[in-house]
Amino acid sequence: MSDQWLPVADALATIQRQIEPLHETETVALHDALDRIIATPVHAGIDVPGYDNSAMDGYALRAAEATTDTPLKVVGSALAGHPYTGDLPPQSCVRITTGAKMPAGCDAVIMQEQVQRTDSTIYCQSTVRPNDNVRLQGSDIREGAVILSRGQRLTPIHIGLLASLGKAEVEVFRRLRVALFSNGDELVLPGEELQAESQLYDSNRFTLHAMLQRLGVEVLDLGLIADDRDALEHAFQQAMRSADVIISSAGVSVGDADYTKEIMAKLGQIGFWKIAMKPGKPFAFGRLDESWFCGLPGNPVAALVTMDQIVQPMLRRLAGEHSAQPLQFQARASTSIRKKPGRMDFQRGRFTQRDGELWAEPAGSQSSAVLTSVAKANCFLLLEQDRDTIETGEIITIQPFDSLLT
Ligand SMILES: Nc1nc2c(c(=O)[nH]1)N[C@H]1C(S)=C(S)[C@@H](COP(=O)(O)OP(=O)(O)OC[C@H]3O[C@@H](n4cnc5c(N)ncnc54)[C@H](O)[C@@H]3O)O[C@H]1N2
Ligand code: MOO
Repeated sequence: MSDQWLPVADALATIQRQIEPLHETETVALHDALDRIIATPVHAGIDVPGYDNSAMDGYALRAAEATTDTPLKVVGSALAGHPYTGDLPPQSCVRITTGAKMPAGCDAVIMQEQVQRTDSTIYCQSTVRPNDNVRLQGSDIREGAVILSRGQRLTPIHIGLLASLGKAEVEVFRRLRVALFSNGDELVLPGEELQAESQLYDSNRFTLHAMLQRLGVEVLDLGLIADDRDALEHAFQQAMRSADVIISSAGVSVGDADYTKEIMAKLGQIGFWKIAMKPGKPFAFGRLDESWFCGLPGNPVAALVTMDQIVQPMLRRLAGEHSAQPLQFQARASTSIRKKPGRMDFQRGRFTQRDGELWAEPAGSQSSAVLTSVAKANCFLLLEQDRDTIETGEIITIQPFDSLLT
């Protein structure tokens, strides 16, 4: 156990260094593939489009013949799914609809709005160049091209892309299994009667569970565990049997976590850290047999912020996902912002755009017990460790809330 304060970047780097991504894979159907992580690069087995086809409703023709004073005879039609297979004599054209295969001999399409048609003859109203309004075979994707690489998280767009290549299944890493419990004698389950003087509802487990759902991991919810040595040890043993990662909230600050520390020392190697971040200072991290353990602070905002900033990148790496830096922008402080040097602040803020510039300010109370200010916020104000109070108009870094929080 160290009394050192660990800068946020060092905590992140230490965790990333220790974590090895899992390697077990499975094959899933496209409908089950959303948010899964690609395990094997996906190559295109076909060209897309698979054949030259029309981008417009109009007439397929030879561009060289499309002069404004040459009548072109309409010799047939090509519809999507019903190609034209007849001949194309000189000075003729084929009626064509969007997506239909280009008839042999035609090299361009003129939109129907740009022709005059009389019975079975058209007159072009504009000149046409080869390939006008034609989508060429393979112009989107070439057979053999790498479409998705290992470590990509599948979005609705990727799933559409896979379908467009005719792939019904995709090989992904297996889901991470994360065990979750909260700890504290003062906590009561939502839905139950509360003794208002001494109890509060267990909100952390619900916040964290929802965040884990967004990440697409399998959650093993072990519930609310009392401050009792045997109950805690039992919860850890149960979690260690089945989970890649165990996440608990509360019981990691200085005085009140004796059971947790004692049990962890018995079951594995856990370090208790003081991360130089606000909120979220007390944090436990380590190994319990085959599982990783993250002990989050009990204060509701501290639990949420450490989950977002510290645990999220760890879970992503473990699940085989490529790391991606969260989006950050520069904004001007629209009020002065109080801050003490020593810890990096993750203040909950609101940003807006005015006159082409981003402006941001704290969204109410910054107490780590006050969840309502997070509900009003749309970003973190990232105030560097050594920074002091920020004056109105000064530049700060903001990080819009990510998909775990919105
Ligand atoms: N002497 C010191 N005291 C504290 C320090 C310190 O460095 N020295 N750190 C403070 C900070 S910062 C935090 S954060 C908390 C973290 O404490 P724990 O992780 O040990 O958690 P608890 O003390 O059990 O609870 C803190 C707070 O959070 C409420 N809580 C706990 N679990 C839940 C839950 N599941 N849902 C909602 N609310 C929860 C709990 O009732 C307490 O109010 O320690 C400071 N103290
Ligand atoms: O840092 Mo604590 O985590 O202020 O609530």
